[in-house]
Formats: sequence, structure tokens, C-alpha cells
Amino acid sequence: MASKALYSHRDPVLKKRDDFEDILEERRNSSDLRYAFKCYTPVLYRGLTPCKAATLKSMVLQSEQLLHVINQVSAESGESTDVVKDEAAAILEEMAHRLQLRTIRFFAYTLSKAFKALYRSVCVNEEGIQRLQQAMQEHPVVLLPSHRSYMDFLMMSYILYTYDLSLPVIAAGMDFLGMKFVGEMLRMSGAFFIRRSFGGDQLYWAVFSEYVKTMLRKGYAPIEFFLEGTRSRTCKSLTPKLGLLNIVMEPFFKGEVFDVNLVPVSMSYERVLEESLYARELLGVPKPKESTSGLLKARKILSEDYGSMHVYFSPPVSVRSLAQGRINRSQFNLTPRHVAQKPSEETQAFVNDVAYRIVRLQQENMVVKPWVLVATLLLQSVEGMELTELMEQTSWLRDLARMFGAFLDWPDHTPCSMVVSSSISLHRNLACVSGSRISLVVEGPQGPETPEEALFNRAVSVLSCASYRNQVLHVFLRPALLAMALSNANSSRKEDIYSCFDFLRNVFSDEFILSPGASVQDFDEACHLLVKCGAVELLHQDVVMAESGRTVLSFLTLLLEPFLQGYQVVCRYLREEATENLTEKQFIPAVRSFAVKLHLSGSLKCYEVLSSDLQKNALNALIRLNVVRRVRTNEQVLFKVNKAAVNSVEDTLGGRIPTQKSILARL
Ligand SMILES: CCCCCCCCCCCCCCCC(=O)SCCNC(=O)CCNC(=O)[C@H](O)C(C)(C)COP(=O)(O)OP(=O)(O)OC[C@H]1O[C@@H](n2cnc3c(N)ncnc32)[C@H](O)[C@@H]1OP(=O)(O)O
Ligand SMILES: O=C(CO)COP(=O)(O)O
Repeated sequence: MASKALYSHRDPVLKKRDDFEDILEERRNSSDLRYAFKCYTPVLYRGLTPCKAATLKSMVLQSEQLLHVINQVSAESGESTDVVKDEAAAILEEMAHRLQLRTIRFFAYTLSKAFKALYRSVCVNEEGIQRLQQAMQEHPVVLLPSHRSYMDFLMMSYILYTYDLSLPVIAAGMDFLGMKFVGEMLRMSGAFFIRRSFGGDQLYWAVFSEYVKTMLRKGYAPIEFFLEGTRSRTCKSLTPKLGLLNIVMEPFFKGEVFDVNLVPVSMSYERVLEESLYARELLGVPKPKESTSGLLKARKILSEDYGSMHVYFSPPVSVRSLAQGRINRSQFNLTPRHVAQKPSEETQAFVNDVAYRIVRLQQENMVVKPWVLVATLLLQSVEGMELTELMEQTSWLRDLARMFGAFLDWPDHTPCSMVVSSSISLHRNLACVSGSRISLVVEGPQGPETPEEALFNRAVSVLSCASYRNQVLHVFLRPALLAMALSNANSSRKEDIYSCFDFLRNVFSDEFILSPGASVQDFDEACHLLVKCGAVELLHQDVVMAESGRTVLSFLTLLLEPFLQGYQVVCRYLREEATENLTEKQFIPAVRSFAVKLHLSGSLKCYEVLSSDLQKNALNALIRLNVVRRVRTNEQVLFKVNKAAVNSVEDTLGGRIPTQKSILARL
């Protein structure tokens, strides 16, 4: 297989990253049938032969842990233990996988055909695979891929099969069970099915957590799940969910296994399969239900070109090392092992920190394609721009991204103009060149369209493009927050700027991955990067914009502008239009029509404000800031808005009033 190195590998100032191999190359040169029927002999955890899937189920049903909960539920509900036991068995029957090699071989064959049709290359870091293989022999392994496409889980199993590694068991939402035949085939490929949310259902939690923990303790197979819980419709990382992460760490906390290895996996797509579907969903069009007929209809995508894909397996993260000095494991000896405990505050904070760390690692090793930079620039000039200007700016942005540590896939020895032209050609559904200018493509009906339809179509194209820009946000986020703070603070004093930075960071912490409690660290990182690129100077207790820093700072401020405007529009809606009885269900449609009204009247130009993801994040931020209160009544959830406080947040975001001073002890 040909080895391909990306930029940062050769840059001595940047982090060393592994080389990639294209796994499709071999598939294009040898028989898929032979590949599907190859001798498959993965190395096993401690050399143990895994038990049968059915044996696993009986172990769970007979476990002390589950029997304890069954007795508890029976005592509380008045049902006999036999009835509750049957209920538990039924839950497990619906949930459990039936992993078998026959089905895997079928998928190995069909997916080879599909991947070769869809992708030019699928590049995998083989050093990561070697580290994973080593880890799998020594400790239970949990695979944690990023989640931006249905392709993610198919590709994960395919890669592990290709490299002869143990196939994972994968936590899947129940939605897939609705797919005739396919749902069961996924089960036979290692999927185990869970409800999307099961809040306080004690029996369900017990069956689910005991099932996962039994597989982990026995080293049955690597466990794979998506920390973000759903495909990110914006291609930004989502705030991690903690339920499953907590469960897989528990056997270590209780001393049942020596360690657990968490392996973040970054899946980067040059073109995302679901691109325009996501944009439509963000604008309120319901997601197409997972169905076999839908899958068959989607066959036509096989004639499209989705460019290349990169999959980066990060080094395993040892839970044991992370817990050192943070978790006092003797607390878990205070109650018998089979009695489930609610995680203590200390444990919850630890699990939360680990979750953020994993998502940050996924981001760091995400490969950034040239189109991502092109899309970023196009969005800052939605009316279009001269091609020559785009080429120049892309080359400038490439250098800035490299300086900030981006993991760029930029071909060697190829002129920038060729790189840009070829990525525009791959994304011709999103951008088109006419004469010397380039602009966003807006698809619409053949005949005349209403202003609302025109707005919708334009928004689809902007949001699709934004889903690429979002793939590089993690690189620029901290310096961009600082750039915005510099422009809002009305002062060059470091502590005023920090105070403003901290406020913005807090407001946007549902929008972006910003680890709780790391504000000072993020500020320092932002200062470091802006000094490094010559945009600012640090003078004693001042942060001063350098004369040459204007271009960088204005680019960074524009990068966050759509989010800033979006949050301001949500504040304005709550201030001007929210009634006393605003319900959770009404919120998104109401903000959307408010934003549409502003657009049609010409007072709002930003299309990203129409995204339901942004609107939800803004609301969550206002709830966190205690400006909006969530009140649960008998039949619904209401939002109670403190309009004066909303006004003040809106003004602070606009830089019209200063942020309150924070304690700056560590600055
Ligand atoms: C060769 C080629 C082969 C190819 C072969 C193809 C293979 C092809 C395979 C297909 C494979 C498909 C794969 C699809 C991929 C997805 O479908 S992704 C979607 C499904 N996966 C996930 O969501 C994983 C991540 N999610 C989580 O971890 C979530 O936390 C959970 C576990 C789903 C639970 O969600 P939730 O109910 O919303 O729960 P959460 O908010 O975490 O907690 C709720 C409450 O329960 C409490 N709780 C937490 N833990 C516990 C506990 N252990 N006990 C009791 N209570 C607890 C919490 O404290 C919380 O209480 P409050 O604080 O609210 O009082
Ligand atoms: O997570 C899923 C697929 O992997 C399915 O659910 P979503 O549509 O919420 O992403």
C-alpha cells in the first residue's frame, strides 16, 4: 500500500503525526470475493477465546447485579420477581447483538464494492492500527469515533476486518431496528440496540449497563460507541454524552479490570454523504426515517464522487493513568460490588473531563481538506468573489492554519490554484465558477419561487458550506474568541480582555468544545497563537493589536460572526416576542419564523441564524446563565424569560456594555 504523509508530519514545530495508507488500493487490485473469504484470525484479549453471544446473555441475566435490581424493582412495583425477570430477559433479547462472521463476510464484499465507487481513497494511519492491536491484547478497549455520517460505523468495522483486528460490538439507536432485514443484519454484525434515551428506567439501565460491563470485563470484543450520541448535523463536534462512558469506566473504578483503554478515532470526509440532508434538517425538514426502501433508493449516490477519506486512530488513552490522583477507588469498596451506585460528584467530574479530552483528541487528529479552507473564505463573501482573490486568500489561510497546528491534507508540489480548482470541481454542487468569479450554488425549482422558498434554498447552500467551514473551527476557535474579545473589550488591559474572553467562552460553551474549567488555559493558548502569527503583542499587562495583525484579527472575528449574530437574534426574539407560556415545542419554530421575518424585511443578512442547532445552543447558554428558566409543568416544559437579563446579555455580546470583572488570580 502506498504511504502518504500529511503536512504536519514534516513540520518540526508541529505535533508529529503518523503516515497514512490507502486501504482501497489493495481492494482495487485484488479480488473482493477472496477478501471477503480471507482467513480471519484476530489477536484476542489475553489470548482468551470469546464466549458465544448466547452465553453472554445468560451471564447477564444471572449476574448478581441484575438480580439485585430485579428484586428491588419487584419490591417497589409489587410485581413478582419472575415477572420482572421476564421483563429483563425481553429487554436483553431486544438489545443484544448476534455477531457472526458469515454476515461480516457478506458486508466485507458489498462494502468493498460500495466504498470503491464512493471514495477515491480511504487513508488509515497504520501505526495507530498497530498500537490498537497491542492494546487489544492487554486491556479491554473502547473505540470512540467521531460521528458525522452513517459511513462512520460501517467504515470502522470494515477497517478492523481489513487489518485482522477483533470486530467491535457497537451501541446503536433503536431507529435501525425499523429497517426490514437490514436491522437484523446489523445485529449480526455486532450492533446492540439501545433506546435513544432511558432517563430513570432502573431496570433498563441495569440490563444495559450489565450487558456492556460483562462484555468489557470478559474482553469479549472492543466496545464501540459514539460519545456525541448522534451524527453531528453541522460537522462541529457535539457536547459528549456521559452515560456509556461512565459504564465502561466502572469496571476499572471497582477494580474488576486493571485498566480500560479508550481509543479516539477521527473520521474526516472530503465530501460528506449527508451534506444537504443535514442542512435541510437544520432548517426544520424532518430526517428521513431509517428504512430499507430508503437505503435502496439511496443507491444512486454510488455514481457520485465523494473524494477521499481519512481515518486516524489516536494512541490509546489509559483510564488508569488519567484516574491517578483524581479518583479515590477505595470509595467503591464501601458498598458491595453488585449494588449500583449513582456516580459521586468527583466521579462525574472526572468522567466529564475524560469525555472532553477524548473529543478534543478526535478534533486534533481530524484531517482538514483544502475545500474546508475554500468554504471558510466563501462564507465570508457570500455574494461571491474573484477567483484570483480566492486563490491568494486560500494560500494565506493554509499558512495560518498550519501555524495554528491544523492537520492539513495539502498535496506537495502542486500549485495552490490547482488544489483550489480541483476541490471546487469536487464540490460543484456547492460552488460554481462563472467567468472570473466564484459563488455559492443555489439550487431551486425551475419555475418562479416565493421569497420564502428563495430564502430556504439559499440557506441550504450556506448551511451545507458551513458544515465544511465548521471542520476547521477547532483550529481557530480560541484565537477567534480572543479576537472578538479584543474588539468588544474597549480596553487593552489584559484583565479586561480576559474578562470579555471568559464571558464569550462561557456563552459559546454549548456551541463549541470548550472544556469546563479551562478558561485561563484557553486564553493563554489564544494569546500564544496570536503572538506567534504576529497579530498581537503582549506588553506588560496589556494585549495590543499589532499593525500587521488587522487581516488575521478581522478574519477571526468574521469566523465567529454568524454565531454572534445568531445568539443576538435569539435574545431579541426572547425579549420582543416570547410570551409567558412559551413551551419547549414552540421555541424552535417560533425563533425560525422570527429570523425569517427579519431576513425578508432585509434587516438580517446572516443565513446561519436559521439553523436549529445554533438556536438550541443559544437557548441552552441562556438557561446556563440563569437568564431563562426551564419550568416543568404536568404536561409540558415552559421557558420563563428574564427580559432585562436577556437584554443585558445581548448588549454584552454586542460589546455595548462591559463584562463583569472575573477573579484573575492566575493571570
Ligand atoms: C467487514 C465490514 C463489516 C461491516 C459491519 C457493519 C457494522 C454495522 C453496525 C451498525 C452499528 C450502528 C451504529 C449506529 C450508531 C448510533 O446509533 S449512535 C446512537 C446511540 N449511541 C449512543 O447514544 C451512545 C452515547 N450515548 C450515551 O452514552 C447516553 O448517555 C445513553 C447511554 C444512550 C443514555 O442516554 P440518556 O437516557 O439521554 O441518558 P443521560 O443523559 O446520559 O442520563 C440520563 C439519566 O440517567 C442517569 N444515569 C446515568 N448512568 C446511569 C446508570 N448507570 N444507572 C442509572 N442511572 C444512570 C443519569 O445520571 C441521568 O440522570 P439525571 O442526571 O438526568 O437525573
Ligand atoms: O446515530 C445515528 C446513526 O449513526 C442515527 O441517529 P441520528 O440520525 O440521530 O444520527
